Amino acid sequence: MAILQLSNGKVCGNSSEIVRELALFNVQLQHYSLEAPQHWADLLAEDVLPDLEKRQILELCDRQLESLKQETSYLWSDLLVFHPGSSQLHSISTYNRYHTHKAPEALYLLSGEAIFSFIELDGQQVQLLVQPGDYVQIAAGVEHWFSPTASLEFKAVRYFTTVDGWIPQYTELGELKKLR
Ligand SMILES: CSCCC(=O)/C(O)=C/O
Ligand SMILES: [Fe+2]
Ligand code: NI
Repeated sequence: MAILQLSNGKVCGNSSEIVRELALFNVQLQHYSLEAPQHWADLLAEDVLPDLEKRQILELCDRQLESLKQETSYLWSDLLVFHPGSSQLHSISTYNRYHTHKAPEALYLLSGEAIFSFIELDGQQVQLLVQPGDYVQIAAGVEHWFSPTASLEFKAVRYFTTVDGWIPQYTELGELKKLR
């Protein structure tokens, strides 16, 4: 289950308190446990997944997260597979700077863990550790960054409501960090 570090440094593990805090940032957090087939754990433990298995994972998530389809009119989804040494890690520098998106960002964490940070207009920042089963939906325009943890290990499904997906619009904080 997710863990939230508040701007005062307090660490919160109580899911209803976390949901309340995140709502102030226009971020929704839900938790869905999938009824996974026997070999599912083995699949999610693999560092590299052939395209067929990737499609099977996305299809299973689509089938079981049907309620998400009602909540968000998402058009398509992709599967992120990060692990130490993966070439995908290069893309992290695109997202670990404050940015927004013109469309909602919805991510379902399948395995491993990752961190989001959200910032409020008054500068209050929180960090959210997401773990398997956590589903985060960030409203369009919400300033955030995203990063794997030191484990560099996670698999997640991203749900897109627009054809071009989540183009990061760097915000002043994001730009400042890029210039360093
Ligand atoms: C390369 S991890 C993908 C994360 C992402 O797309 C994003 O916008 C995080 O905020
Ligand atoms: Fe993002
Ligand atoms: Ni993103």
